[in-house]
Amino acid sequence: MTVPALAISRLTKSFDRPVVVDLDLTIRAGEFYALLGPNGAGKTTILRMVAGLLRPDAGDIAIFGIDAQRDPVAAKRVVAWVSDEPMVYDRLTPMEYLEFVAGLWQIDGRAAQAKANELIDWLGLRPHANDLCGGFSKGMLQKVALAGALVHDPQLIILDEPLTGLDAGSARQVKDVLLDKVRSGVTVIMTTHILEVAERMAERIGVISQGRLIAEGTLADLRARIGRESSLEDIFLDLVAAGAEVA
Ligand SMILES: Nc1ncnc2c1ncn2[C@@H]1O[C@H](COP(=O)(O)OP(=O)(O)OP(=O)(O)O)[C@@H](O)[C@H]1O
Repeated sequence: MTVPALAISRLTKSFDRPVVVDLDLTIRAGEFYALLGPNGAGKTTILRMVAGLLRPDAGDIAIFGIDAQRDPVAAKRVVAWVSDEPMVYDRLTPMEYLEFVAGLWQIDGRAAQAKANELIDWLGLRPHANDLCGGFSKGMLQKVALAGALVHDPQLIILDEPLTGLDAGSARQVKDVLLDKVRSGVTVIMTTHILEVAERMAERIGVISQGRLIAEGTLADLRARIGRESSLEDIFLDLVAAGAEVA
């Protein structure tokens, strides 16, 4: 059996109340997986723990078989994290930022430049490649941050609401880049509130409610569970309402 891209078991995290509760989640290598759930369900908290930005209270996270808590550096080498609040240096241009990130990954000058150029073209940043990021719109910053996250050729890309605030053209570019990545064997996990995006792009969808995985599967699986032909929106609302009754 091939090693999963992500294997989470019994993951638990509380702040002032339980936010992630005994969560098991397995994502296959090469899969495009969408994580849905109402506001405050715990999606970002789960992904921040996977990305090594937040320490779990309990549970295990294995990324391509690497124990993310025991060997965080090795895990981070294969993961990219793209937050919904892009952090890019205002005083750098996209080209400078990408070369800087490449330097952090110890990619040397010429290779760093080639990688930066490749990502700039791929994400349609060429017209602004030498402008300071400080003047960019949220959508532009989101694309620069995504480019930065791809510099080290990660095998697992984790994105929190990557399409929020993007206009139709930028959203299409980001979606195309992600689909290209999946076609080349990379695994993508993303949260989204845009159900149409999950419906069209994801192979499997996981629904989180109150820190628990309350349903998971292809769209057809989720429809079968609800027992009628419905849109993802109807399925989602039904599942979350049922989850709330059980909790
Ligand atoms: N650092 C923190 N300290 C205290 N509470 C936190 C912290 N981070 C998250 N929370 C709380 O944990 C709960 C889950 O938040 P989280 O951001 O994981 O939800 P989400 O499913 O990503 O929501 P959304 O769809 O709104 O982004 C929320 O009630 C949030 O206020």
